[in-house]
Amino acid sequence: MNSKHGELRVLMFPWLAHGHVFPFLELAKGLVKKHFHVYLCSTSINLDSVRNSLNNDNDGHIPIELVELPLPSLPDLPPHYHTTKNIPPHLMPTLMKAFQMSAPAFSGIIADVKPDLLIYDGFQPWAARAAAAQGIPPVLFCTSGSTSLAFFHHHHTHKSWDTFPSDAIRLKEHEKRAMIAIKVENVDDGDFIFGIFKLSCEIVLIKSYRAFEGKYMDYLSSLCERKLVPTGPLIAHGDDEGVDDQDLEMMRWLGEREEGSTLYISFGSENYVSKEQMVEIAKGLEVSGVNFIWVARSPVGDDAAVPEGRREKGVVVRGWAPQAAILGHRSVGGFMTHCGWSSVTESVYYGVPMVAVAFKADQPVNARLAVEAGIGVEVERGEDGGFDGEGVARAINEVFVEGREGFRRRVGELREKMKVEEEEAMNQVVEELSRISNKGRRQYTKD
Ligand SMILES: O=c1ccn([C@@H]2O[C@H](COP(=O)(O)OP(=O)(O)O[C@H]3O[C@H](CO)[C@@H](O)[C@H](O)[C@H]3O)[C@@H](O)[C@H]2O)c(=O)[nH]1
Repeated sequence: MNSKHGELRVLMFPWLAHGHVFPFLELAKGLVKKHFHVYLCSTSINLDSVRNSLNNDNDGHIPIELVELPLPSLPDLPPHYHTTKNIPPHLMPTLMKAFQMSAPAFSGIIADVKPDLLIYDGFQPWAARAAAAQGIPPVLFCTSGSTSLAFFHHHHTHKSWDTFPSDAIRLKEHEKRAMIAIKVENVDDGDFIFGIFKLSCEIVLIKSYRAFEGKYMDYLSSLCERKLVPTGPLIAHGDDEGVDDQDLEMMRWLGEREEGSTLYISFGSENYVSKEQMVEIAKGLEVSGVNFIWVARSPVGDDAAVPEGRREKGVVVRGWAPQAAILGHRSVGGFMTHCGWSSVTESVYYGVPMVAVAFKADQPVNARLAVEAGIGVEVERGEDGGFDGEGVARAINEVFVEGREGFRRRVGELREKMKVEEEEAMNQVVEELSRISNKGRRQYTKD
């Protein structure tokens, strides 16, 4: 990197989830290319994944300084659970607690690094306060979409799920029941989810783009009284854990399938379907007859319900799949997803329509957004959120057969608009960060 006069020193601090660390890392890479000096702070296990990604990056070595956050040792929380990836769900509150307890250590890191800016995540309002206390402007970076954040913000302000100003975005009763914020000791919900915007200095960065979410972005901006600066999709190209023999075999298999014939099934880095749900998905695959690649991970190894896959019809991946490479493959024609925001973004980026099975948090809202945009369908759900094989087969059929051309055309159009916005987004992010940083008055040296 050519260090230039006016180089800004930015400390980036994501929540300990894969779906947060990697968008932060992609943003970090973009900033380094614009001659920022970037420090990325996380736990040792997350930094190991980041190091792998940096080593595998097509652009060669990227000089991001990795700073380790020491978590206090708590019973049940060995260092390999200092990340949400593969953590048993019952240990999530313990991880949140340990993370909060690391606040004093993080203050020490700020004092050592002395950055011009902190880019922090919504899970740690305490980090923004620690930066402000040391005179460092904190900037919130949201790795979730504008629509879900606007939806939750609206609920917080108006105490209603049903008055959100878009009929397309409504929660079902079972989803409302499930929308109970994670309770963490010493954290007020208002502070945890919404106060974070007010702690952010003038602007909020958001992993989004206007073509998909423009109207919801504007509404969120009005609710949180901050200027929203979209970063674009931030697709993590080097986000694979190294290609192994299983991956090579699967990609070879995929290469022998017809164009657009295969359904990719994955539910993100921290969500698991139950054994019963696996059985229903398997039935749906059987009825629809579609080719499939199914990433079936379980924290307790309870994935016996997953069919081994008839050799010529499907491949079951037990572990981590190279999602970007799969979605970018010409043989893939649909993505059965939980609608985590990165998965939705990648689906659009690679022009693949979605079969949505949302579970929690922002996912139901993201699923409604995909349906509103005409780039996905949702699997029908019962009163309790359950689904059956027939419903799964119907949804697959709609994407692969009945609505095939329309879905592919619309997601293709959105993809083109996203790419146009992507090119401009990083320039705008750089302008805004330069403006509000402690060195804001210095002339920023552009490429
Ligand atoms: O086998 C796998 C599984 C996942 N991924 C990648 O992991 C990321 C998963 O991100 P996302 O789709 O956002 O899902 P989660 O990991 O479940 O994300 C959490 O964080 C998101 C962003 O805040 C929220 O939208 C979700 O609800 C929340 O579960 C994506 O980049 C995938 O490409 C792989 O590469 N291989």
